[in-house]
Amino acid sequence: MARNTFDVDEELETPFNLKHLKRLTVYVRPYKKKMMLTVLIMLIASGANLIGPFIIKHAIDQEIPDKSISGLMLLSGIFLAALVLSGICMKWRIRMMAEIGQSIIQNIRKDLFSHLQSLSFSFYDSRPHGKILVRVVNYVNSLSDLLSNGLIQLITDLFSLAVIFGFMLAIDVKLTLLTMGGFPVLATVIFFIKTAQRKAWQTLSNKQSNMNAYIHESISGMKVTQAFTREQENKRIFHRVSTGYKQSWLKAMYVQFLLWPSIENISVLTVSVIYVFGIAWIGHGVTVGALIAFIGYIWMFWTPLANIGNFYNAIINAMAYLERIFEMMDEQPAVKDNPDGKVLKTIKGKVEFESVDFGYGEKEQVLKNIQLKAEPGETIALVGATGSGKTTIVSLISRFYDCTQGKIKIDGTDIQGVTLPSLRKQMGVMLQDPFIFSGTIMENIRYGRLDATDEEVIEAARAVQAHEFISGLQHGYYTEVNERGTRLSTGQRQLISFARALLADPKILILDEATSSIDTETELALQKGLERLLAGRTSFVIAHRLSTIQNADRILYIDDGRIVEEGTHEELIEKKGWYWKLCNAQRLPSEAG
Ligand SMILES: Nc1ncnc2c1ncn2[C@@H]1O[C@H](COP(=O)(O)OP(=O)(O)OP(=O)(O)O)[C@@H](O)[C@H]1O
Repeated sequence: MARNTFDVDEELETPFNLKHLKRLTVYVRPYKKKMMLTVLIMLIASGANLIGPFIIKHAIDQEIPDKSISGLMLLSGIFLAALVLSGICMKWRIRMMAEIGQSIIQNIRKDLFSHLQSLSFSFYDSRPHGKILVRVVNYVNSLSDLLSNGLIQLITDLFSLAVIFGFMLAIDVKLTLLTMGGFPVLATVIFFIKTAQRKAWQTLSNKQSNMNAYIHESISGMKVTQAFTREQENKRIFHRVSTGYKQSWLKAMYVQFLLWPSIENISVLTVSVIYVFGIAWIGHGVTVGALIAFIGYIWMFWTPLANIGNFYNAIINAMAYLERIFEMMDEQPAVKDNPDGKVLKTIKGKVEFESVDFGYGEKEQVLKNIQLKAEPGETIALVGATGSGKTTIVSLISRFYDCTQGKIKIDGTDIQGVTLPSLRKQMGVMLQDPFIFSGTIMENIRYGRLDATDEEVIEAARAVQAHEFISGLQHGYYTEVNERGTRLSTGQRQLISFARALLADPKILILDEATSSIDTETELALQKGLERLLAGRTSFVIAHRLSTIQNADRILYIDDGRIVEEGTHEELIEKKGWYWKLCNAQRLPSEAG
């Protein structure tokens, strides 16, 4: 399941089945009444349209031979009224369809978005975000026409076909039977085109997804691209990706447009045959007016048929999108609430790891037999080499991932047995990547506790030494920042997300490299405030800069997914083991003497 690159086509995990179409009706059902009303109006419109050839027949065969001007005037009047009625109905239909189509799309997108929010970290680890985006935006859009216009058009066309067929039968049975001879030819053509079309649209949706993923990745990494002058190489890659998209588009269009000319050709052929036989039969039960009206109906007959063919096309194309939309909706969160999970009551903050093993994939084991006990209010520091497993350990406490073996308990309760919101609400997590959302600084700090007052926000900012720099900004706390906080320095972003974690007033605080980009002076000031802030909270602090964790109650040294050393700063220095070596390595040459 190699998904995590822009140039690997996604594989569908479940083949398409008709249940997907059925499932779609859930979204259509709320608009049933409006749709039925529109169908009714469409039926009136198509009835009004279809009366035309019949009026012509009547005019040619009766009113003209009778030289009845008043009769002809009356027929013209009816004809005109029918056209006006049809025009009004069409206008109504366009308005209704736009409204229904967009409402359905909005509902599908709403469900997708809320489902996305329930999916675990592992889902986002394994997919380029551009590929997720394309499903929520483009694929859902492409269903719009099918769901609104397509369905109504189908019903109207079926009705038109029945009415036309009735008119044709009423005019001449023999000519009608002759016309139906085109059907088997059409069915054969559709059968052959169908499979090729489905495949072509699946490839197209893959290539579209790949292109989107590459564009998304390129925009996110634009600064690195420019810093390393990779523009030419990226242009080359983009050309390759977009050529793949273009080619698959052309192929899909080529296959799709095979159907329409086929229907056209069959209809022209049928009309020719009817002319030949019709003219031969004039005087033998067929009148000139009847032949002209009949030909009129044949042209009309193939139009709804072609529309139905197009609807069929649209379904086949939409299947390629539907499969992916429902695949994402069916994706089960790797971490989810236990059906009989209990609400975790207000905790004291005791955290225990009992023989915990964990791996991101099935094969690789990242954490091995982690045993750990943190008493309420204790500060535990985690140190160790890059990639040794520190972030992974703290990620398990919030259940961003579930451990593969062992148990993690908070106040003696297994965290897998409690509801996720009740667990996460009591944690303050500051991730390694301090993400800033678009909006004001005030909104960013308040992100995890919407009911916090402005004063509480400012107090949290003061505590983490962020108040000074925020006050210095043009609009203070109401300064607008961009997504990812591009207008702020990394250290400033860290301070804001630090304040955000604190404002939530958690019993357990997780700080992953919280101060790595903050200057030493601010950090020293922060340390003083921190001691007060960490009091009464169990905290897990990950830091590469050892000066920040020396006062921790306990320091754990992590190596290759194991806790290899544990103790206070003094105890570990005394021990002259891993931690001691790390401290020595961090000493400046002058200090080291
Ligand atoms: N989302 C992920 N999917 C797969 N493997 C991962 C993922 N995150 C981390 N790893 C792997 O797990 C191991 C431990 O990573 P982790 O981030 O816990 O290390 P760390 O000690 O926090 O490192 P650092 O000090 O660089 O932050 C690494 O080998 C890493 O490659």
